[in-house]
Amino acid sequence: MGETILQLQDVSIFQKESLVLNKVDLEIKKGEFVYLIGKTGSGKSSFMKTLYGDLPLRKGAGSIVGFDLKTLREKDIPYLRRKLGIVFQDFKLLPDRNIKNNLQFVLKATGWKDQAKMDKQIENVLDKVGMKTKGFKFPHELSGGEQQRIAIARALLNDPELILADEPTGNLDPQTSVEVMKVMQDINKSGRTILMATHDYALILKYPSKTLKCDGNKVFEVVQRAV
Ligand SMILES: Nc1ncnc2c1ncn2[C@@H]1O[C@H](COP(=O)(O)OP(=O)(O)OP(=O)(O)O)[C@@H](O)[C@H]1O
Repeated sequence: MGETILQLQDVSIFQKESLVLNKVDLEIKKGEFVYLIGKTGSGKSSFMKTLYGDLPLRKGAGSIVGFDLKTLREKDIPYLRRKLGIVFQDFKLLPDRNIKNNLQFVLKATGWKDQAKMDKQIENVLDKVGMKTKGFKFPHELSGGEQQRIAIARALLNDPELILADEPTGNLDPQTSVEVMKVMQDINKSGRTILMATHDYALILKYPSKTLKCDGNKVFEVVQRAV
């Protein structure tokens, strides 16, 4: 496999003064699907936040989609986020507008101006998550699984190089989780790199892939065995 999308060298991650993760070394290459597991409080969210510039990198070296995390300035963060697609457990859709306007809001905020191009891109991403007919609905009119598909569509709007998904199935029932996971798999098969934090071991068994574990202030790769 080719290009490195994410590389961390001797990284330590802190929340205030407490050390959450220590001496993290890792590399993710274009096209990989990587899980991040670990029990509550082990540092998965802190790790993700460091990657999208929400938690400054204080120690070690890191680069992500061409940005140097160590020298990242406040004003670089919107540009970094345009090259990342971020998906959260709680969807974070804007409740006061319909799906199309939720997506349009993001496009406008990231510099898109041409209405016809925006319409086309919205249709394109909704199609990718199987929600093409739902653009006129409001978030509260959709199920949890549908809302998460929209959140994934939103993450795809700017054709990101890397998708960071923090417990994307955490609020979904097992069957809906599998449906959302299928969408993630399809997106990965179309060439996008995905890092997904999860607690859901059933999903990992069903869709085995490279797995990193946060435990005891460390991040290490775990080897999966068939069961
Ligand atoms: N904003 C914060 N300020 C101070 N400490 C924090 C903050 N956020 C998290 N922590 C601490 O950092 C550690 C790692 O938390 P983090 O949220 O990264 O874990 P996690 O593995 O994502 O857990 P969960 O699965 O419950 O989301 C915990 O000890 C937590 O209490």
